[in-house]
Amino acid sequence: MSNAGEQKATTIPHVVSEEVVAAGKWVKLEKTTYVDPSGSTRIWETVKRTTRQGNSDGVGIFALLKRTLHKDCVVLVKQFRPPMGCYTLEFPAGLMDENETAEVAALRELKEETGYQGEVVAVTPVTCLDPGLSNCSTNIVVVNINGDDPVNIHPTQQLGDGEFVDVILLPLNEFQTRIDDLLKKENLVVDSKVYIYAMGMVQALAKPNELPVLKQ
Ligand SMILES: Nc1nc(=O)[nH]c2c1ncn2[C@H]1C[C@H](O)[C@@H](COP(=O)(O)OP(=O)(O)O)O1
Repeated sequence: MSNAGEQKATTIPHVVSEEVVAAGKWVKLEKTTYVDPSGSTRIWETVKRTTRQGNSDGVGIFALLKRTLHKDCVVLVKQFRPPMGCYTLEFPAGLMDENETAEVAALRELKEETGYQGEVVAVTPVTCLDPGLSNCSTNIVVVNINGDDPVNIHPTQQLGDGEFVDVILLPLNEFQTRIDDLLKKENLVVDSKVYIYAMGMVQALAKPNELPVLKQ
């Protein structure tokens, strides 16, 4: 498939230089000079976090709460997000501390934000979050929580100053419809990772073996 603009891609695109235009405590704005696939030099406006240690800014946590005689539930968090100016529905998440692995950061953030203690079952590669705007990247960590374990019967959050997080448990087998119900009831914006996971589940479970019908 060719580019919409029909320009020939003959150059390996690359970044030439990065100039900080403005910086705050948590984020900075840079002018990124780069060479595009046609060999032209261009400028891009880029946002970066100032807190990044390695090649990932933080972790997102797909945590599944498993309890006897209950449906498995996905652990979500609802909080007021100033950049959005409203409440959001997200997977628990957080920035990685210095020298912290994704696994350690995920279990720490899960405990802080939700009170639950879990065990890591998988970690994704580094994934980008909004690559047209920012280099912000995250590892998604899959965590199982044994809800029958006494440490998880009355989970207690450990929130920092300025953190106000509501924990929301939604059954995995009704994930998308339960999110849709919440969105109808409350003035919330759902994180795209959460919603695409829910849509993926519906697609995966709906007639997975059906073949396309051949048209005459
Ligand atoms: N862009 C930010 N602006 C801020 O004014 N403060 C910020 C930004 N990003 C992070 N933080 C501060 C706010 C809290 O003190 C911590 C919380 O971060 P963490 O829990 O690790 O991550 P999130 O849950 O994604 O906020 O960082």
